[in-house]
Amino acid sequence: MIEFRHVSKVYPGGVRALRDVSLKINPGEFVVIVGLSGAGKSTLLRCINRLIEPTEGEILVDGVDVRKLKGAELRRLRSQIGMVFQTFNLVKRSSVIKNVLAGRLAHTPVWRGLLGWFPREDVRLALECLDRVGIADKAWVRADQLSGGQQQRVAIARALAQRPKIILADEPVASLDPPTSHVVMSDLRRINREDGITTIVNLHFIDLALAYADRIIGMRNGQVVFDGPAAGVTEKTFEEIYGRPVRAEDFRGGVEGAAPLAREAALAPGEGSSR
Ligand SMILES: Nc1ncnc2c1ncn2[C@@H]1O[C@H](COP(=O)(O)OP(=O)(O)OP(=O)(O)O)[C@@H](O)[C@H]1O
Repeated sequence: MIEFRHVSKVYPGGVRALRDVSLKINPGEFVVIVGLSGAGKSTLLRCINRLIEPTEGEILVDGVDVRKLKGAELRRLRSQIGMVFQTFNLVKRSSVIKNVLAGRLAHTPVWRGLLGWFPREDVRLALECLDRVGIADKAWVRADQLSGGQQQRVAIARALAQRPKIILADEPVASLDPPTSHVVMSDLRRINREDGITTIVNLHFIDLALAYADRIIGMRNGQVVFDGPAAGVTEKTFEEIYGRPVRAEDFRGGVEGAAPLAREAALAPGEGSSR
């Protein structure tokens, strides 16, 4: 269970990125956080593993207030939370398998990690994680030889290799084309279902949120302005979250058989656009 209790974040300079946010996320949930650029989605996500320090409030992960953790305890928390970024954050000159093994570093003695000597079972686990995202055949290729979608799947495999309880994905498909976006979202969703890993994904595409989320949390101006099951969400909900009419660029497209709203947008690109 992840719980935010009255969490606020004010950046140096005075921007209030989170305003009194309270919410609970249950184990195994697949939650998509939506909101326009600047709504506070990244800040919210990164407070959970303390990549960003909240200014006020409590964030409990399985009952432990993460704001109180230091040193080894904080490292332990982070080892339980896999992170996937928009820009993949791979070591591009290293092989795919070495990138995935980096997910084992928190579980490896420092000297072994420095030498790159990972136990055989870690190598087996890394290959298994690559297999689960369909790119085991790329294990020995240099990361920068892969397409963007493949690199993002390496990042998911690295997160999986941590054997995490939680995966945080911050705009994981923002740099990808529509079909690849669906491959990556499907991978995250399948892993969530198969392993019961609590997964929180920041997105700004309406159709992807509707197609993959169990629950949608809408943010605007640092506040949670919507929180409910994806099944009950309509275009009007998004208009309320965004504070403006929905536009064509709010949809990733390339969806078949997904939510009706997503299908409409895919069939009629450009409609409703203010551009
Ligand atoms: N390091 C920082 N210093 C100062 N202000 C920041 C910093 N990081 C984010 N902000 C500001 O905090 C607000 C929330 O940003 P945040 O990145 O959390 O939003 P977001 O919804 O994830 O949007 P985006 O998708 O554009 O990143 C914005 O006004 C942003 O400019």
